Amino acid sequence: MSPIAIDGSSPASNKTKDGQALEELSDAINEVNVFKADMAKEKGLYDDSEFDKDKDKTKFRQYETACDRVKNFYKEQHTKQTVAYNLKARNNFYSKTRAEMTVWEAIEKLNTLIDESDPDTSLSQIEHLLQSAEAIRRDGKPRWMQLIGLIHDLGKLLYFFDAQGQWDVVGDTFPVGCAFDGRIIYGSESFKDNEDYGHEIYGTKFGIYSPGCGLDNVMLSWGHDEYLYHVVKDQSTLPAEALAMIRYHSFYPWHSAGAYHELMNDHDKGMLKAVKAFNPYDLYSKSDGIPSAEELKPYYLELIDEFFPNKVVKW
Ligand SMILES: O[C@H]1[C@H](O)[C@@H](O)[C@H](O)[C@@H](O)[C@H]1O
Ligand SMILES: [Fe+2]
Ligand SMILES: [Fe+2]
Repeated sequence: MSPIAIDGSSPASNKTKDGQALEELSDAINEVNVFKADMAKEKGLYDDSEFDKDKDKTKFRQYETACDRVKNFYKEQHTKQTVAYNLKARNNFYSKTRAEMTVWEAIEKLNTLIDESDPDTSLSQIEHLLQSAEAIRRDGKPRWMQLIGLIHDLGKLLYFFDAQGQWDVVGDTFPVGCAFDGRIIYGSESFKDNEDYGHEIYGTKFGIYSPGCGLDNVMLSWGHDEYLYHVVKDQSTLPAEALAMIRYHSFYPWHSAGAYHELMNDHDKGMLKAVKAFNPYDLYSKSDGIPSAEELKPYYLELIDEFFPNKVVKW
């Protein structure tokens, strides 16, 4: 580009060349401005969610009137999620890589799973994931959060690897190693056949934990949240809030019923806010229309690439 005088004028002989350069410069400035305007449209994580304004929230998570499939599921889960089982499941997790595939391949693989614990949807998982992601996107929330909508239930892949059934894959989560709180679905009575129920240590309020020890030190019942959290934390560039949304999204007794708060440290308080911001998109999008995976695929493939530097993920 030719020199431009301090007052913006240029020597007459170079007029055309400089004129063209100025035009290019002003195009570039315009582009930056359009980009800035787009960024400004992106809302903050904690801005109001619009999409669930008209939803009748009393229609969701009605466990007392749920069908036997759901009730039987929780009876089995509450009986079998013990400290011993949880230690074994974690050991097993660290001992091997189960599969190598891209995030989109994982989403497609999940397509055949119908979640027995869920009273609110009988759609396939790919549909549920796209409903959540699209609700977050429509509300103009951050791109990383849209991606969490898309992947938060991918841990259900466990079902196709070494799960013992659905009881160690889906459903709400709760800590093991301390007393089961009455705010867990179906209450603490639901655990009376669990070998840790009434245990001399695991059956006490804090059990193997201490007040304020922080949820990073708490063993949450093994399932899709814990599994995916471990997979994603080392293989993506997603922020701490995103990882918390994955790890705690099924921890309803904590994020929605207010149980186990005495185990939290200061960091967890921030994470609780993030998980609460995510929850409506997971739960209330279940009554939205069914999205078309084929149409949405290009958009989400790009989004996945943004946060997963290695295309192929170790599962
Ligand atoms: O039934 C549902 C379903 O399994 C979800 O994926 C899980 O996050 C919920 O907590 C649970 O209640
Ligand atoms: Fe989930
Ligand atoms: Fe979900």
